[in-house]
Amino acid sequence: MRRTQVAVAVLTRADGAFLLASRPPGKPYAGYWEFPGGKVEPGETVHTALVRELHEELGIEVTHATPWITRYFDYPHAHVTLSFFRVSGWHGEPHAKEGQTLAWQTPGTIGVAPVLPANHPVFAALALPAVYGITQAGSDPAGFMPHLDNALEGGLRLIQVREKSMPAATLEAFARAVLARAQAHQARVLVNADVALVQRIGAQGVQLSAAQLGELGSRPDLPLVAASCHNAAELDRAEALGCDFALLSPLLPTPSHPGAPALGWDNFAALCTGRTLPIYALGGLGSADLDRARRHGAHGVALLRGAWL
Ligand SMILES: Nc1nc2c([nH]c(=O)n2[C@@H]2O[C@H](COP(=O)(O)OP(=O)(O)OP(=O)(O)O)[C@@H](O)[C@H]2O)c(=O)[nH]1
Ligand SMILES: [Mg+2]
Repeated sequence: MRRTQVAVAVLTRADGAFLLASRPPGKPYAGYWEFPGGKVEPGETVHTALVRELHEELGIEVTHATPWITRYFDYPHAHVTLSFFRVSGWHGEPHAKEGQTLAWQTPGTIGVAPVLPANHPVFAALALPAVYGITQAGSDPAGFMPHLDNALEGGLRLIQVREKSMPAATLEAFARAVLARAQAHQARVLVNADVALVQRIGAQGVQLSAAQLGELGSRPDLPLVAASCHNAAELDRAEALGCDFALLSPLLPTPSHPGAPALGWDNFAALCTGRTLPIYALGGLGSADLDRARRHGAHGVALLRGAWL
Protein backbone atom coordinates (compact mmCIF):
# COMPACT_ATOMS: atom_id res chain seq x y z
CA MET A 1 0.00 0.00 0.00
CA ARG A 2 1.25 3.53 -0.76
CA ARG A 3 2.24 5.55 2.30
CA THR A 4 0.17 8.65 2.96
CA GLN A 5 2.31 11.62 4.06
CA VAL A 6 0.75 13.55 6.93
CA ALA A 7 1.91 16.83 8.50
CA VAL A 8 1.13 16.91 12.23
CA ALA A 9 1.46 19.83 14.65
CA VAL A 10 2.28 19.84 18.32
CA LEU A 11 1.07 23.36 18.98
CA THR A 12 2.76 24.37 22.21
CA ARG A 13 1.99 27.41 24.37
CA ALA A 14 4.61 29.26 26.42
CA ASP A 15 3.36 27.45 29.58
CA GLY A 16 4.10 24.05 27.93
CA ALA A 17 0.48 23.05 27.25
CA PHE A 18 -0.19 21.52 23.82
CA LEU A 19 -3.34 21.28 21.72
CA LEU A 20 -5.37 18.18 20.86
CA ALA A 21 -8.50 18.06 18.70
CA SER A 22 -11.21 15.42 18.45
CA ARG A 23 -11.78 14.12 14.93
CA PRO A 24 -15.10 15.35 13.55
CA PRO A 25 -18.00 12.97 12.68
CA GLY A 26 -17.75 11.35 9.25
CA LYS A 27 -13.96 10.78 9.25
CA PRO A 28 -12.27 7.44 10.07
CA TYR A 29 -11.78 7.29 13.86
CA ALA A 30 -14.37 10.03 14.45
CA GLY A 31 -14.29 11.20 18.08
CA TYR A 32 -10.68 10.09 18.59
CA TRP A 33 -8.26 12.75 19.83
CA GLU A 34 -5.39 13.76 17.55
CA PHE A 35 -2.92 16.53 16.92
CA PRO A 36 -4.11 19.06 14.34
CA GLY A 37 -2.80 18.39 10.83
CA GLY A 38 -3.57 16.49 7.68
CA LYS A 39 -2.44 14.97 4.44
CA VAL A 40 0.29 16.49 2.29
CA GLU A 41 -1.16 17.38 -1.11
CA PRO A 42 0.68 16.93 -4.43
CA GLY A 43 3.26 19.69 -4.97
CA GLU A 44 3.44 20.62 -1.28
CA THR A 45 6.34 20.23 1.12
CA VAL A 46 5.45 18.81 4.53
CA HIS A 47 6.00 22.27 6.01
CA THR A 48 3.66 24.03 3.56
CA ALA A 49 1.04 21.34 4.20
CA LEU A 50 1.39 21.98 7.94
CA VAL A 51 0.88 25.72 7.50
CA ARG A 52 -2.16 25.16 5.25
CA GLU A 53 -3.77 22.57 7.55
CA LEU A 54 -3.44 24.78 10.63
CA HIS A 55 -5.00 27.64 8.71
CA GLU A 56 -7.89 25.43 7.53
CA GLU A 57 -8.49 23.60 10.83
CA LEU A 58 -7.66 26.28 13.43
CA GLY A 59 -7.62 29.61 11.61
CA ILE A 60 -4.05 30.49 12.64
CA GLU A 61 -0.94 31.61 10.72
CA VAL A 62 2.10 29.57 11.72
CA THR A 63 5.26 31.65 12.30
CA HIS A 64 7.59 29.15 14.02
CA ALA A 65 7.59 25.39 13.38
CA THR A 66 10.50 22.98 13.86
CA PRO A 67 10.72 19.34 12.68
CA TRP A 68 10.49 16.85 15.55
CA ILE A 69 9.85 13.10 15.13
CA THR A 70 8.32 10.85 12.47
CA ARG A 71 5.92 7.96 13.09
CA TYR A 72 5.08 5.18 10.63
CA PHE A 73 1.75 3.48 11.29
CA ASP A 74 -0.43 1.03 9.38
CA TYR A 75 -4.18 1.51 9.74
CA PRO A 76 -6.62 -0.78 7.91
CA HIS A 77 -7.65 2.25 5.80
CA ALA A 78 -4.16 3.73 5.22
CA HIS A 79 -0.43 3.38 5.82
CA VAL A 80 0.64 6.75 7.16
CA THR A 81 3.94 8.55 7.63
CA LEU A 82 3.31 11.18 10.28
CA SER A 83 5.83 14.04 10.25
CA PHE A 84 5.50 15.79 13.60
CA PHE A 85 6.47 19.43 14.01
CA ARG A 86 6.59 21.52 17.12
CA VAL A 87 4.73 24.75 16.50
CA SER A 88 5.63 27.41 19.05
CA GLY A 89 4.79 30.61 17.17
CA TRP A 90 1.54 31.63 15.43
CA HIS A 91 -0.75 34.57 14.82
CA GLY A 92 -4.41 34.36 15.84
CA GLU A 93 -6.28 32.34 18.46
CA PRO A 94 -6.78 28.66 17.57
CA HIS A 95 -10.48 27.91 17.07
CA ALA A 96 -12.28 24.85 15.70
CA LYS A 97 -13.13 25.57 12.06
CA GLU A 98 -14.18 22.01 11.10
CA GLY A 99 -16.49 20.94 13.91
CA GLN A 100 -13.69 19.53 16.11
CA THR A 101 -13.48 19.96 19.87
CA LEU A 102 -10.19 21.48 21.09
CA ALA A 103 -8.45 20.75 24.40
CA TRP A 104 -5.14 22.07 25.75
CA GLN A 105 -3.18 19.33 27.54
CA THR A 106 -0.31 19.25 30.04
CA PRO A 107 2.62 16.96 29.08
CA GLY A 108 2.59 13.82 31.24
CA THR A 109 -1.15 13.97 32.07
CA ILE A 110 -3.39 13.47 29.07
CA GLY A 111 -6.95 14.29 30.14
CA VAL A 112 -8.85 13.11 27.03
CA ALA A 113 -9.57 9.68 25.50
CA PRO A 114 -9.44 7.80 23.23
CA VAL A 115 -6.40 9.03 21.30
CA LEU A 116 -5.42 7.80 17.82
CA PRO A 117 -3.44 4.56 18.27
CA ALA A 118 -0.41 5.88 16.35
CA ASN A 119 0.00 8.61 18.95
CA HIS A 120 0.66 6.78 22.22
CA PRO A 121 4.48 6.90 22.00
CA VAL A 122 4.24 10.54 21.01
CA PHE A 123 2.93 11.51 24.44
CA ALA A 124 5.87 9.77 26.14
CA ALA A 125 8.26 11.63 23.83
CA LEU A 126 6.54 14.94 24.61
CA ALA A 127 7.09 14.35 28.32
CA LEU A 128 10.87 14.33 27.77
CA PRO A 129 12.27 17.72 28.76
CA ALA A 130 14.22 20.04 26.45
CA VAL A 131 17.47 19.81 28.41
CA TYR A 132 19.32 16.65 29.45
CA GLY A 133 22.10 17.30 32.00
CA ILE A 134 25.11 14.97 32.13
CA THR A 135 27.01 14.93 35.43
CA GLN A 136 30.56 16.23 35.66
CA ALA A 137 31.58 15.54 39.25
CA GLY A 138 34.99 14.07 38.38
CA SER A 139 36.92 13.45 41.59
CA ASP A 140 34.72 15.72 43.74
CA PRO A 141 31.23 14.23 44.19
CA ALA A 142 30.46 16.32 47.27
CA GLY A 143 31.50 19.52 45.50
CA PHE A 144 29.13 18.71 42.63
CA MET A 145 25.99 18.57 44.80
CA PRO A 146 25.40 22.34 45.10
CA HIS A 147 25.58 22.57 41.29
CA LEU A 148 23.04 19.76 41.03
CA ASP A 149 20.72 21.49 43.51
CA ASN A 150 20.97 24.75 41.55
CA ALA A 151 20.17 23.02 38.29
CA LEU A 152 17.16 21.24 39.81
CA GLU A 153 15.93 24.53 41.28
CA GLY A 154 16.36 26.02 37.80
CA GLY A 155 14.09 23.36 36.25
CA LEU A 156 16.41 20.54 35.09
CA ARG A 157 14.28 17.36 34.95
CA LEU A 158 16.43 14.77 33.14
CA ILE A 159 19.90 13.75 34.30
CA GLN A 160 22.50 11.22 33.25
CA VAL A 161 25.02 10.02 35.81
CA ARG A 162 28.20 9.59 33.75
CA GLU A 163 31.43 9.42 35.73
CA LYS A 164 33.91 7.29 33.84
CA SER A 165 36.78 7.73 36.30
CA MET A 166 34.89 7.12 39.59
CA PRO A 167 35.65 3.88 41.48
CA ALA A 168 32.61 1.57 41.59
CA ALA A 169 31.69 2.15 45.25
CA THR A 170 32.01 5.93 44.93
CA LEU A 171 29.94 5.87 41.76
CA GLU A 172 27.13 3.91 43.41
CA ALA A 173 26.99 6.27 46.39
CA PHE A 174 27.10 9.27 44.03
CA ALA A 175 24.33 7.87 41.82
CA ARG A 176 22.13 7.23 44.88
CA ALA A 177 22.70 10.80 46.10
CA VAL A 178 21.86 12.26 42.67
CA LEU A 179 18.71 10.13 42.49
CA ALA A 180 17.49 11.19 45.94
CA ARG A 181 17.89 14.88 45.10
CA ALA A 182 16.35 14.45 41.64
CA GLN A 183 13.31 12.63 42.99
CA ALA A 184 12.53 15.54 45.30
CA HIS A 185 11.97 17.55 42.07
CA GLN A 186 10.25 14.79 40.04
CA ALA A 187 13.36 14.71 37.85
CA ARG A 188 14.34 11.42 36.16
CA VAL A 189 17.81 9.89 36.35
CA LEU A 190 19.59 7.60 33.88
CA VAL A 191 22.91 5.95 34.60
CA ASN A 192 25.56 5.47 31.92
CA ALA A 193 25.93 1.89 30.62
CA ASP A 194 25.36 -0.08 33.86
CA VAL A 195 21.92 -1.77 33.84
CA ALA A 196 22.61 -3.68 37.08
CA LEU A 197 23.47 -0.45 38.90
CA VAL A 198 20.28 1.18 37.61
CA GLN A 199 18.24 -1.73 38.98
CA ARG A 200 20.05 -1.75 42.34
CA ILE A 201 19.42 1.90 43.06
CA GLY A 202 15.99 2.16 41.39
CA ALA A 203 16.93 4.86 38.88
CA GLN A 204 14.59 5.45 35.93
CA GLY A 205 16.85 4.30 33.15
CA VAL A 206 20.09 3.51 31.43
CA GLN A 207 22.10 5.41 28.83
CA LEU A 208 23.52 2.70 26.56
CA SER A 209 26.87 3.12 24.83
CA ALA A 210 27.08 2.57 21.07
CA ALA A 211 28.99 -0.67 21.75
CA GLN A 212 26.19 -1.96 24.03
CA LEU A 213 23.65 -1.20 21.30
CA GLY A 214 25.47 -3.67 19.08
CA GLU A 215 25.65 -6.37 21.78
CA LEU A 216 22.16 -6.31 23.32
CA GLY A 217 19.58 -8.71 21.92
CA SER A 218 16.63 -6.90 23.48
CA ARG A 219 15.68 -3.71 25.28
CA PRO A 220 16.62 -3.75 28.97
CA ASP A 221 13.46 -3.86 31.10
CA LEU A 222 13.58 -0.32 32.50
CA PRO A 223 11.23 2.66 32.24
CA LEU A 224 13.75 4.66 30.17
CA VAL A 225 16.35 3.32 27.77
CA ALA A 226 18.45 5.83 25.85
CA ALA A 227 21.25 5.31 23.34
CA SER A 228 24.46 7.21 22.61
CA CYS A 229 24.78 7.43 18.82
CA HIS A 230 27.21 8.97 16.37
CA ASN A 231 25.95 7.86 12.95
CA ALA A 232 22.97 6.48 11.02
CA ALA A 233 23.74 2.82 11.74
CA GLU A 234 23.69 3.42 15.50
CA LEU A 235 20.45 5.39 15.27
CA ASP A 236 18.94 2.49 13.27
CA ARG A 237 20.00 0.09 16.00
CA ALA A 238 18.58 2.32 18.75
CA GLU A 239 15.23 2.44 16.95
CA ALA A 240 15.22 -1.32 16.36
CA LEU A 241 15.94 -1.98 20.04
CA GLY A 242 12.97 0.20 21.06
CA CYS A 243 14.92 2.92 22.84
CA ASP A 244 13.02 5.92 24.18
CA PHE A 245 15.45 8.55 22.90
CA ALA A 246 18.96 9.00 21.56
CA LEU A 247 21.91 11.29 22.02
CA LEU A 248 23.62 12.21 18.76
CA SER A 249 27.17 13.54 19.06
CA PRO A 250 29.47 15.33 18.68
CA LEU A 251 27.55 18.10 16.95
CA LEU A 252 30.31 20.70 17.36
CA PRO A 253 33.97 20.40 18.41
CA THR A 254 34.18 20.16 22.22
CA PRO A 255 36.95 20.31 24.83
CA SER A 256 35.67 17.09 26.46
CA HIS A 257 36.44 15.10 23.27
CA PRO A 258 39.38 16.91 21.63
CA GLY A 259 40.13 15.81 18.08
CA ALA A 260 36.86 13.89 17.60
CA PRO A 261 35.44 14.84 14.19
CA ALA A 262 32.26 16.88 14.70
CA LEU A 263 29.10 16.22 12.68
CA GLY A 264 28.26 19.86 12.02
CA TRP A 265 24.73 21.22 11.74
CA ASP A 266 23.92 19.95 8.22
CA ASN A 267 24.93 16.33 8.90
CA PHE A 268 23.14 16.48 12.22
CA ALA A 269 19.92 17.64 10.52
CA ALA A 270 20.19 14.94 7.84
CA LEU A 271 20.66 12.24 10.50
CA CYS A 272 17.57 13.46 12.42
CA THR A 273 15.31 13.42 9.35
CA GLY A 274 12.65 10.70 9.41
CA ARG A 275 13.66 9.34 12.84
CA THR A 276 11.03 7.92 15.19
CA LEU A 277 13.22 8.65 18.23
CA PRO A 278 13.48 12.04 19.89
CA ILE A 279 17.15 13.06 19.56
CA TYR A 280 19.16 15.24 21.92
CA ALA A 281 22.04 17.15 20.32
CA LEU A 282 25.30 16.77 22.23
CA GLY A 283 28.70 18.35 21.85
CA GLY A 284 29.82 21.95 22.15
CA LEU A 285 26.34 23.33 22.91
CA GLY A 286 24.85 25.57 25.59
CA SER A 287 21.24 26.02 26.64
CA ALA A 288 21.08 29.08 24.35
CA ASP A 289 21.45 26.69 21.38
CA LEU A 290 18.10 24.95 22.02
CA ASP A 291 16.15 26.73 19.29
CA ARG A 292 18.92 26.27 16.72
CA ALA A 293 19.15 22.56 17.59
CA ARG A 294 15.37 22.22 17.22
CA ARG A 295 15.42 23.94 13.85
CA HIS A 296 17.82 21.15 12.81
CA GLY A 297 15.50 18.39 14.01
CA ALA A 298 16.63 17.89 17.61
CA HIS A 299 14.21 17.18 20.44
CA GLY A 300 16.49 19.04 22.84
CA VAL A 301 20.06 19.63 23.94
CA ALA A 302 22.28 17.49 26.18
CA LEU A 303 24.75 19.47 28.24
CA LEU A 304 27.85 18.56 30.24
CA ARG A 305 29.44 21.78 31.50
CA GLY A 306 26.48 23.89 30.36
CA ALA A 307 23.99 22.16 32.68
CA TRP A 308 25.85 23.05 35.90
CA LEU A 309 26.78 26.72 35.48
N1 LIG B 1 -4.05 15.01 11.88
C1 LIG B 1 -3.61 13.91 12.45
N2 LIG B 1 -3.66 12.73 11.77
C2 LIG B 1 -3.22 11.65 12.41
C3 LIG B 1 -2.66 11.70 13.73
N3 LIG B 1 -2.32 10.46 14.12
C4 LIG B 1 -2.61 9.63 13.09
O1 LIG B 1 -2.46 8.42 13.07
N4 LIG B 1 -3.16 10.36 12.03
C5 LIG B 1 -3.62 9.78 10.76
O2 LIG B 1 -3.17 10.54 9.66
C6 LIG B 1 -4.13 10.52 8.59
C7 LIG B 1 -4.40 11.94 8.04
O3 LIG B 1 -5.28 12.64 8.82
P1 LIG B 1 -6.48 13.66 8.45
O4 LIG B 1 -7.73 12.89 8.42
O5 LIG B 1 -6.33 14.74 9.48
O6 LIG B 1 -6.22 14.29 7.01
P2 LIG B 1 -6.85 15.66 6.48
O7 LIG B 1 -6.87 16.68 7.57
O8 LIG B 1 -6.08 15.97 5.22
O9 LIG B 1 -8.35 15.31 6.24
P3 LIG B 1 -9.23 14.94 4.99
O10 LIG B 1 -8.55 13.81 4.30
O11 LIG B 1 -10.53 14.55 5.61
O12 LIG B 1 -9.32 16.19 4.18
C8 LIG B 1 -5.35 9.80 9.13
O13 LIG B 1 -5.28 8.46 8.67
C9 LIG B 1 -5.15 9.82 10.63
O14 LIG B 1 -5.71 8.67 11.24
C10 LIG B 1 -2.64 12.93 14.42
O15 LIG B 1 -2.22 13.05 15.56
N5 LIG B 1 -3.11 14.01 13.73
MG1 LIG C 1 -6.83 16.81 9.67
